[in-house]
Amino acid sequence: MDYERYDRIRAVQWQRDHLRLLDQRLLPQEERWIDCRDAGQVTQAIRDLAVRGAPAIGIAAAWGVVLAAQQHVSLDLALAQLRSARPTAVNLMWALDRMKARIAAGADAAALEREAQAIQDEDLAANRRMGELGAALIAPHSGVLTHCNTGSLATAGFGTALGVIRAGVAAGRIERVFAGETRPWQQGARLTMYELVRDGIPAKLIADSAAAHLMKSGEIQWVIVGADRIAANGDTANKIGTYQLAIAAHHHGVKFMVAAPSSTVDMATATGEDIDIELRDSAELLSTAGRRTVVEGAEAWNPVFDVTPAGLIDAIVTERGVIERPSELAMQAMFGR
Ligand SMILES: CSC[C@@H](O)[C@@H](O)C(=O)COP(=O)(O)O
Repeated sequence: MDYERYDRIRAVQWQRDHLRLLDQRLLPQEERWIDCRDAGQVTQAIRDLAVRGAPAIGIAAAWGVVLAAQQHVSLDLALAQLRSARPTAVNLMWALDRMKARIAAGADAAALEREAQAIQDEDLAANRRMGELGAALIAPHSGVLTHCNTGSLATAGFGTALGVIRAGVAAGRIERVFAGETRPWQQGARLTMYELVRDGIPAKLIADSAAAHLMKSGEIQWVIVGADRIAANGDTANKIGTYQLAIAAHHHGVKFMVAAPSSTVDMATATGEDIDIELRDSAELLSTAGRRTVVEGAEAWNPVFDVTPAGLIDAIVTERGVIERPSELAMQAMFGR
């Protein structure tokens, strides 16, 4: 696999005394970098979606802890602040727990810097492994649909679901790629299409509402998505709209794959019912690109994740291996209790 050809974006860049983030609110129109100089600025960047995607926010948060350690400010405060930035993606809590354990073991700023770097490096390696494992499940000449953005922008690099797609295209197994626009924040339209075009991977954007029609056409054999939290029974929280894709895929005999690193697996959460679903400002729905598009006085409900039941998932792919038709037993066998 030619990683140089398919994966050149690094959206989270540590600069020794500050964290540089590619501002995902502005893409694809503008490639602007922001510099976070303390844990508070990292928290704000996560909350405002300047950095987003479950693995990427975990990595950014780990660097936020390093900044706090370098500046000799309260680490407990920094950990609590960063943890509160967003509720659903467990990678955030997982990365902070890892940093907290190092702090408890007496790590200084330099040791914490090594830990954050390890979290980042391990994520890239996990994504590459998931790419191989996921692509191997896909028959030659297949078409796929993905949702949200799960690529280099959402991770340390290469991506989860988009990594599987990159590997599948490189291996000649995937011939058609479709991306749903992912209303309201348009991660698919703005970010996934940006990555695919940069890679030179032919892909077509669809309106979210075109997904069932696409499945009926026979053009796609797999829906491939990432995850923000996978519960102990395999129920999976991911970007809003994923659940309805899984239902439509089931109806049409299209297979459904979840690709996520083991840092997204939360064995302490029994089922999807127990996952906290982030509700964001209704302004994200009532406006487009900062311009109000809905009549003044209208209200909106804006949950940004939903839960796909394990029963609708054909395969969960992590760097540890593939679980086909996930169950609590199979999850326990791979991830422990
Ligand atoms: C590797 S990314 C997997 C998920 O984090 C992704 O699909 C997603 O839902 C991201 O949501 P976002 O709100 O953009 O952070």
